[in-house]
Amino acid sequence: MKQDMILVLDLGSQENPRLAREIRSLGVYSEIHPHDITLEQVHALPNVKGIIVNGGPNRVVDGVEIDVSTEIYNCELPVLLVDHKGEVGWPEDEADRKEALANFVFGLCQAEPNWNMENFIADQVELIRRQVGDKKVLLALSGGVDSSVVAALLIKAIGKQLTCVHVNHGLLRKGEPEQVVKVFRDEMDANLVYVDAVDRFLDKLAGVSDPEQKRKIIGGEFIRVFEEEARKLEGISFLGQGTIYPDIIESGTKTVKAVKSHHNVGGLPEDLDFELVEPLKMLFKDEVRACGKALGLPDSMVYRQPFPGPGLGVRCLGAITRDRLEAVRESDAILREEFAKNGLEGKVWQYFTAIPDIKSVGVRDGVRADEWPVIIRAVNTVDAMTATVEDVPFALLQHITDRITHEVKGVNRVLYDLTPKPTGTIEWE
Ligand SMILES: Nc1ncnc2c1ncn2[C@@H]1O[C@H](COP(=O)(O)OP(=O)(O)OP(=O)(O)O)[C@@H](O)[C@H]1O
Repeated sequence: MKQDMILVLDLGSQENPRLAREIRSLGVYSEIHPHDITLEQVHALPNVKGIIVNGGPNRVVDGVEIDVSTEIYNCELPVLLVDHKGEVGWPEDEADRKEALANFVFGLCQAEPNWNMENFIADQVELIRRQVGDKKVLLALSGGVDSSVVAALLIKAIGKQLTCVHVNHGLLRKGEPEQVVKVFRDEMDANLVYVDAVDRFLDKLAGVSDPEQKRKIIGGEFIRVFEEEARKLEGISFLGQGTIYPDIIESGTKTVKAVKSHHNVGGLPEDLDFELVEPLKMLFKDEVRACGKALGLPDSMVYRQPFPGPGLGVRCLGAITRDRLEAVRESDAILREEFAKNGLEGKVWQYFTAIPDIKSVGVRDGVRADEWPVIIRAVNTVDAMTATVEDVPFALLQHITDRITHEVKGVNRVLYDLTPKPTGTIEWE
């Protein structure tokens, strides 16, 4: 193993992820572990050079103050106790903090700044090979950032022992299923099972207008399709998953009650009892992107804007019809193309089109035509809890309107959504 590591032990500080990131920004790998880790478990982790016990406001769990075991405080490794109540000296000032941290990490712990993507990938390849041996791994590959990077890493580590299953449910953006096939089957020579399940999903969704119901049908059908494919394959022992560090942190630690439990491909029947392979579970999102880039994935995949699980299904508002879904896909492709051409790609956090289930009167070729309106949404956010609307140049909006109303079948109007969050959510459903 190539990377030195500093352990952060969780004594109820909300600052744990920030601290881990600060250590990583010094070039030294860091992981957060629960306060009750044993010394034996610490010794089982590779290349631990030092331990930071990070106290905080949630140090009391169920009325009892928690602490790290004395064997850890007394072990041979350097241990730093950080207490945000101010009892133990820990500078408030950002620059002083960084210096104190660097002194501990490099001075006391003698850690090498050898955390980089190349070493991370080399270590993960070794760990994956060790875990999987000569067995087979199955991965649900959406073409989204997380599962694509896992796929690329697993292909590097175990090649054809991996089978990827990509489900085209008809709700992906224009060109996405084709890109998955091109990148993974054609360029990376992966075992890729491409499932055309478009009719199956759209038939199930026909006439269903309740957003919750739509989401349930899409999620449930996805599990069924994936399960059917898994049963066709022989001798699979492992399931690859694109779990990333924020998923784990959000699922709750011992001092933080679960905020949400995160299961990527949860809901598989118990007899399909796979062991998980989760090589990205210690990476933050930007690190996942860097890993994908280092593995040679195209920028359009690695820097893709966030996309909801149920895909275009929640942007074809109300009951989905094939023609209106196609209009959503085509108008979204035009919007993305124009944003890319005009320097807004990568600047605006999320942008898309939605089409409500209403028509209004218009004129086409001199005759009255009842057609749909396309809604454009373009927002910026830091944490997705609040969002502001992008100030898109008016001339560009007019140009996009012109293209959409002339190139997309069944659309005679374009509206720009001016609503920040709150009161509007980012998505319409
Ligand atoms: N169309 C699909 N085909 C195959 N697998 C899928 C598909 N949609 C979702 N998945 C699987 O379900 C996981 C969770 O999907 P979700 O839409 O919540 O995306 P995510 O957590 O952002 O991950 P990703 O970035 O990989 O899409 C994906 O990582 C992938 O393993």
